[in-house]
Amino acid sequence: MTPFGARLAAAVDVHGPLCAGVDPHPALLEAWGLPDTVAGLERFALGATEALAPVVAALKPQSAFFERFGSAGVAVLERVLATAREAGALTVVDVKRGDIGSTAQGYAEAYLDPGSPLAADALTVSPYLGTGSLQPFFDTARAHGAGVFVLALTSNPEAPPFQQAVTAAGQTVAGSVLDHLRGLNAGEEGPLGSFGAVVGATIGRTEEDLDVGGPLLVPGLGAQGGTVADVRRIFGPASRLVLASSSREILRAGPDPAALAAAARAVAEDLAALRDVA
Ligand SMILES: O=C(O)c1cc(=O)[nH]c(=O)n1[C@@H]1O[C@H](COP(=O)(O)O)[C@@H](O)[C@H]1O
Repeated sequence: MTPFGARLAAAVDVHGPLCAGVDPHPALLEAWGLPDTVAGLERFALGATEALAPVVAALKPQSAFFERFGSAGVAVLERVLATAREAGALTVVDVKRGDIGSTAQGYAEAYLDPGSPLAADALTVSPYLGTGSLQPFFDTARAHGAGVFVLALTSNPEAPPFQQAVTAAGQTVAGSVLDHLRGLNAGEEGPLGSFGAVVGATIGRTEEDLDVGGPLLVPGLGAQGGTVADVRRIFGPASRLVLASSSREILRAGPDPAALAAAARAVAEDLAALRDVA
């Protein structure tokens, strides 16, 4: 299997650096005229996936809004992943997992082993148990040509005191995550590694070196107030690695499939200029 980084680079060349979020919020179900039930979830999530998969580099379903409905909701997530795959879009399942190594292996198999019903091309993970605890995710991803996105500088306002705290080694927590990813990607072939960082479009500014040699998943555009100009200012030369993620801003254009696709294309066009950075 071609590594995730190479597959993502090819998809971004075609569609631009946009990952559309599939976040079936209760408020969005209502806005689309759908009930807050499994049937409503299914129509929303599959409708969004079918409309957006052909026009974006990647889709990122937010597991939380599927888990709200228990196993029936998770079954809808499985169908979303399969539908996106059939349409040719890469999938990043947003589950922010992380645990001791042996349990992390279980999560890695659930989301990255192509034989699993929940298999995606990549997932989001949390480094709270230490970057070393994430090794099963990195190994499983390598074995299957998949990718991993590790939270580094998240978009929420509560994050800085925690993620910018200085470790015993004298670097920030976020800096140690970014360094770890740089090391992993250094051993990868091709222009883009498969191990990415999550860095919000809302963080204002950072002194960290954001060039990890792999993709930078950048949420916070649109509904959380981040703009393309913010992304360019925050990321500078690392803007070429950005895969911006937007959920509510695009999904509000639905349920009309043509309107959804047009909204995604408009965001992707705005983002295209980021790739001109040398
Ligand atoms: O990992 C993420 O995608 C993520 C990290 C982060 O720092 N901030 C963040 O908003 N997200 C996710 O990105 C999506 C943002 O949705 P919108 O604000 O509607 O575009 C949600 O699914 C969040 O859970």
